Amino acid sequence: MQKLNTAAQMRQMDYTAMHGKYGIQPAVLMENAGHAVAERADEYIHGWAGKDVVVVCGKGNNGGDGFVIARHIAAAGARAYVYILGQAEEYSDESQQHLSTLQAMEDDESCLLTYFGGTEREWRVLRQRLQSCQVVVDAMLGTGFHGNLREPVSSIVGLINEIAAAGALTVIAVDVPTGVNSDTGAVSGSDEEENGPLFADMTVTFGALKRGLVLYPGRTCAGHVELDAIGMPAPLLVQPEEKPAYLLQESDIAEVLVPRSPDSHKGSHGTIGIVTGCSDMAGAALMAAHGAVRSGAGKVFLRVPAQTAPYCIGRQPEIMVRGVGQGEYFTEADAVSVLDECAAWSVIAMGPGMGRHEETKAFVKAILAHGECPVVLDADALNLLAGEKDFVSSLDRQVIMTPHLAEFSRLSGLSVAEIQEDPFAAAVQFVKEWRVTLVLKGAPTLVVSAKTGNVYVNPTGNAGMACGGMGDILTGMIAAISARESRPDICSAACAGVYLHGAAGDACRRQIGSYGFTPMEVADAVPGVIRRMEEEMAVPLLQAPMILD
Ligand SMILES: NC(=O)C1=CN([C@@H]2O[C@H](COP(=O)(O)OP(=O)(O)OC[C@H]3O[C@@H](n4cnc5c(N)ncnc54)[C@H](OP(=O)(O)O)[C@@H]3O)[C@@H](O)[C@H]2O)[C@H](O)CC1
Ligand SMILES: [K+]
Repeated sequence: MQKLNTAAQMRQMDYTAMHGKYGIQPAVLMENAGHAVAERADEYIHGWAGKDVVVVCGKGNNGGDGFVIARHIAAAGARAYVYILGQAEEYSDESQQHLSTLQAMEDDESCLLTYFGGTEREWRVLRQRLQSCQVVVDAMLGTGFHGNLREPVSSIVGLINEIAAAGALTVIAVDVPTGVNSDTGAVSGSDEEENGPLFADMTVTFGALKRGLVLYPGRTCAGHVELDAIGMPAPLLVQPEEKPAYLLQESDIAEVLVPRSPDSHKGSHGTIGIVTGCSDMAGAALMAAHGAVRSGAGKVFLRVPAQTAPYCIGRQPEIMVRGVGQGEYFTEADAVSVLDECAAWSVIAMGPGMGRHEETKAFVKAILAHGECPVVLDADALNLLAGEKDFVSSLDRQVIMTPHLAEFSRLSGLSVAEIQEDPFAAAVQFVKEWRVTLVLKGAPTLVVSAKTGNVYVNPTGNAGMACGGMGDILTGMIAAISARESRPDICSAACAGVYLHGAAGDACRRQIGSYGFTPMEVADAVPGVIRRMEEEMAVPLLQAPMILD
């Protein structure tokens, strides 16, 4: 798992590295940061030698990194045109140290410094340089950026974006693309007269991934992202921050989806009770059940209102369908017959296509109030439980809630805009109050642990999955994974379900097209993704090949 740090957490990490027991000199960290960019970008652009490069250095330490980069790329055979936006005395000690080294090189043709004052001539020359150079290094703003871009940075960003869009200028961002908020992924230029953020081909970031590099729209500005430790002491790279957040990685998921025991049987892999649907939304119920089947459930029972059953029975032989009660939707009286059998179930999932009848709310609460297996709640089950925080938080069972933004807004009482301002904070606060594991679906999806409050960001999935039914499939997937033989903890099951669901959608995007593939096709792609993961991760297959002769 990759730590996802805020700017404040990075400053704390820096402080501990420099002023705590490790005592690393600030100028050394800056040297390592600049060297990391030079080295990694060298590979990306296929060598600095012979290239003309513009390096734009802001007034802070991001700019200081730029001074180091200029020195290294000049040594690698590039010609560096260094534009300095601050006055020498404005810089931090470590930046000044690297600037004076650069100044000492000035008589060397490989490194030309310009203290940019924004005169007409300087703008003209900068434009010409950018048009004739092959690479530009964005060392203007990093984790110190806030608000909207101010001049001259704003116009320089606009100029770089304009020239890069028109031709062969490769943009390398230092730590964070200028104009991207490293905590939230929000970008500058919200009002039209402001220039937007810089769009990079590559970003080299330091110490830990920044949240803004994996959250939209900031994520779209970063291009190919590489993380460099810059010589930080190993404990600092891994120790959990306060209110930690992580980017899920395939290796984390492989630990959850361990291969089956060779002597396992269908009972080993869980009995999933999908209790959902109503007469005008039988499809959602079937898709949730199919998601469970495709994710390796041992047995899948689908319980729908009696009048919905004819539309579900026999549609998929693997799914055992029974009609409940008499009506088109669940009523409180129907709960008894489901409670009689769900004691034998490993997990229950409710919500897809369930409808929002008041009677159905009583049914959902009756099912939740009895029994102890984990429950996955999605869609209408969530809408029905809006305002029921005390009831849900008092349940003595594990609950996973999987709202999209609008459902989360109804549940939390926050507006969509308030949520989007800081999704991490909104999600963590919700989990504290409701005492559930939360899957906040979106781009990207966040999973928040009920136990620890840790936030896990899912990197998989794509816009082709933005259609009805994808959430129904995910509900069944999470239910099946939480009931696996390895009995993962509920948060790991949710993370694995979300990761797999997105990875299956990415497989559909590659094999079918950028959109137009169906939720059922995503479910059908799940076994193939698991197989690829087992092969790539070389996940040790538990069963030795049976050699019988
Ligand atoms: N361990 C590490 O990660 C290391 C990171 N390094 C680099 O340090 C930067 C963070 O440096 P910092 O000086 O804190 O901040 P920045 O350089 O990113 O930016 C500060 C300057 O930016 C100006 N600013 C802020 N907002 C705006 C805006 N909207 N428009 C224009 N200018 C803006 C700000 O000016 P103020 O007047 O607002 O103060 C500052 O001048 C990190 O990203 C890494 O690159 C270390 O080098 C090594 C260790
Ligand atoms: K930058």
